[in-house]
Amino acid sequence: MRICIIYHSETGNTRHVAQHIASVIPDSRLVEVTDRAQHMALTRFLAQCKDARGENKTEIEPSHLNVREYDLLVFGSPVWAFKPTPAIHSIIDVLENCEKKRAVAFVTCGGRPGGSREVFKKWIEARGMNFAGFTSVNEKDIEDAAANAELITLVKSAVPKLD
Ligand SMILES: Cc1cc2nc3c(=O)[nH]c(=O)nc-3n(C[C@H](O)[C@H](O)[C@H](O)COP(=O)(O)O)c2cc1C
Repeated sequence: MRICIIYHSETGNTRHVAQHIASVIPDSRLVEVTDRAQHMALTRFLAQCKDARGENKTEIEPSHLNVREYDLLVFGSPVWAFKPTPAIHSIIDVLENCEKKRAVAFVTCGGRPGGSREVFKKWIEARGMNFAGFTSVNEKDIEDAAANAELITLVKSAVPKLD
């Protein structure tokens, strides 16, 4: 396997896009990261925004991931408070053997990805990976052929040997 698609998704949009990538990119593996933080329902939205804004980390499952066998890593996250989520931050932080790998990132959002590209780039480069691109998909467009085509093109272009 050459491509590992690592994503976090609370309500399914990012999972949907990640599964689409996996369905059209040969030789890819999906890894879903879950956030084990327990927030009270009433204050969950505010707590999630606060944690994302602070670029906090959280307890996740899986708690570590060895990516030695992959040529390309694809990270997917929802946008929370204009940033990727604590869960995707956490998995990037605990990746094993990610140094010098190429990595691309995508977010799904309600329409305002804010600083997500820059934050992803910072986290990816902090772990010694090479940031090779970013795209944002509006949650309204997750079924849209053009929006998906842009993302697939990005992933394929990051691995030049794929057709
Ligand atoms: C806590 C929280 C904060 C959010 N903040 C933003 C935001 O800043 N900008 C935006 O465009 N969408 C925002 N959204 C919408 C989500 O990014 C969007 O619905 C995304 O597709 C959800 O992905 P998921 O279904 O994979 O969890 C937010 C949603 C939540 C729950």
